[in-house]
Amino acid sequence: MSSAHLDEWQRRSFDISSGSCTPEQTADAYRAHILSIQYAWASSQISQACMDSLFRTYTERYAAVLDSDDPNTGLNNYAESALHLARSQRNNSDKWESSLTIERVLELPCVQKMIQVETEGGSSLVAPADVNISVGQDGRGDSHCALFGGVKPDSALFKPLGPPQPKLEVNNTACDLAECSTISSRASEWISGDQNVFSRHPARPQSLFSHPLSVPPHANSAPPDGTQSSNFYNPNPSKRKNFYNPEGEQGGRGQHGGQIGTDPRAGHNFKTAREQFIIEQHKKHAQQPPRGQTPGMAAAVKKSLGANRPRGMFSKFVSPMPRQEEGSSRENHNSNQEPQNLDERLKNFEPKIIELIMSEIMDHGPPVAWDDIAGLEFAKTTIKEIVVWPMLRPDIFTGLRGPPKGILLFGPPGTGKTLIGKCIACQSGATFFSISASSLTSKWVGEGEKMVRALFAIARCHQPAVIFIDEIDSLLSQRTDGEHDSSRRIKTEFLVQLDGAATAAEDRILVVGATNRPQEIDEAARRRLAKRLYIPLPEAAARRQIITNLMAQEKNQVREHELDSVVTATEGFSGADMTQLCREAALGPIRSIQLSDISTITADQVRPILHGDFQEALKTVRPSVSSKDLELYEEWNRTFGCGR
Ligand SMILES: Nc1ncnc2c1ncn2[C@@H]1O[C@H](COP(=O)(O)OP(=O)(O)OP(=O)(O)O)[C@@H](O)[C@H]1O
Ligand SMILES: [Mg+2]
Repeated sequence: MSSAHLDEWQRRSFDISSGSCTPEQTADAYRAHILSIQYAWASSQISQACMDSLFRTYTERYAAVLDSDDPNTGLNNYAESALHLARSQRNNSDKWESSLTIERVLELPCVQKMIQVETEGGSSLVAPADVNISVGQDGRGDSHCALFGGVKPDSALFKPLGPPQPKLEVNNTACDLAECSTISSRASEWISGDQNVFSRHPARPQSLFSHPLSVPPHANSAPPDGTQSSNFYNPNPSKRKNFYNPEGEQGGRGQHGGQIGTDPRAGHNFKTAREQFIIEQHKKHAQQPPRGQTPGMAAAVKKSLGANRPRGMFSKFVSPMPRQEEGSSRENHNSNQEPQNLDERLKNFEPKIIELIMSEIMDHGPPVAWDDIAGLEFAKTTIKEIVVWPMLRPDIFTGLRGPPKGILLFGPPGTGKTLIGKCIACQSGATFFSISASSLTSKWVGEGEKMVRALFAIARCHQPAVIFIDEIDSLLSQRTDGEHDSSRRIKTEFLVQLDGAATAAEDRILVVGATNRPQEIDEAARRRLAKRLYIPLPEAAARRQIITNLMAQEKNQVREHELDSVVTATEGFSGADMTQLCREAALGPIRSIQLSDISTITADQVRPILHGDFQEALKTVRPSVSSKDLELYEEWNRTFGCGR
């Protein structure tokens, strides 16, 4: 299977086993799984033996899910799916019309025979107010009715169809096999197509059209002749294995015996309307039916598993992305702006993912200059050295002078790490990809590693490129036994890409990670982020600069010596705390306005910000980083940091 199929397979496996999906979604995933195996076999991608083995493996593996008695976690939701199918999907063919009309029923030979008996005045076979169709060996009311999946059809369903209600006894003595077949054919067509039946009997179909898996065990008793029940409800998981084992099932019945219309007694030529439709489609497209499988069987399998119809999570899911055709037309439309989309190197990636990365991840924020970042001189110089200059003069920065492939900005929260990332985006001249690690791990579950691969591939097409990953700790945290497979895969893919295994030496792609939890980063990732820069709390000069920068845009009368006292009082504040302090102080003049004046006062009449406002603000704004936390950062910096 191709990697795309594998990913899909993994996603479905996750859906089935995670326990976080609804039973309907789990059932869908399971059915899709089975269909994939059959499809692979039918198109000769896998052998019969391989298919058998896969069926065995997956049936055993998911037996617990399938057989759970808990309606919330088990797959006891087939009735829901079948009803959904019956209600909302009339028939795939526009031309198809139900042949079950009153006239046609009356034309049936067995009905004719009974009407004849009635009119001849013979003893009536029927009680006028009751109708009971039973197809079985002896015509007893409790006989096994394969036609309806072991559930005896309810008379109420048939009442409105016939004029005076004749009792229709169909058994081996009353009508021959061909007649039974005709009736079952009509009934199956009815079941598969005519939703009017359900609209007339909204309360009834549950008992008739429950999927066999949802039929209670008592309704599934084996027929008296010992033939295997055509239902596959089985409370015993070990027996379920037999159901999926096609050995010994190769005659007229598929591996998924028990579907409506597959009863051998119905005759080999029996086809439901849906099967007929599929055959016509096959003919139309001049396609051979899958190897060793009659079209009827294929249809029966499809009907049983239902994986060919849009519903469940797939039908409800509305993709936020345009379809591939739309995407490609948009690509064509944008071809002047983004010719890279057509790059050979990207042809193996899903257009959806490429578009996501191009449209959502590439950053287009407000410009940030180096001077907007107060203090942090060492970090700024180092970053210029690593990022800006090599991007400008790649010819000089070669060999040993080559820039590192990854840098890590770490430090307490609110010290300007993200700000530096934005500044690199504006100042480096490189294509800038900004991605939050949490969006890789949560928003795109199952797509994460694909996204990572595509991200690096696109970056390679847009060189020089900087990939900025905020909160990188959540992406590259220590690998633990309990962690989820998908996050492990993302991490591994990321390390591979970061390592340069998939990146040529001359590629100019720099990964910049930012974190305030450096101790949580995996040691392998730590090694790959070779330049680890500590972004500390701002020193006095930096705090002063932050206040000056922010106050420059406001009317204020804070004198130099007053500013000094504020700077001294804010020892231990982060850049974000300083910003918060200034915002609080800026509210001081507004608070001094009388409430009655607030609606009439003009902007010019608002008094300037004073030192007193800062003093007031200092009473409420506190540093957000504790000295204990600070010690941890400094300790980590001494151990792993690259600062002086
Ligand atoms: N050195 C600085 N110079 C100017 N402003 C700063 C500085 N550091 C922080 N700030 C202010 O604090 C705000 C938050 O900074 P930023 O988002 O960069 O913090 P961070 O280090 O990424 O924090 P976190 O680790 O919580 O993500 C910035 O928008 C800016 O207003
Ligand atoms: Mg940040």
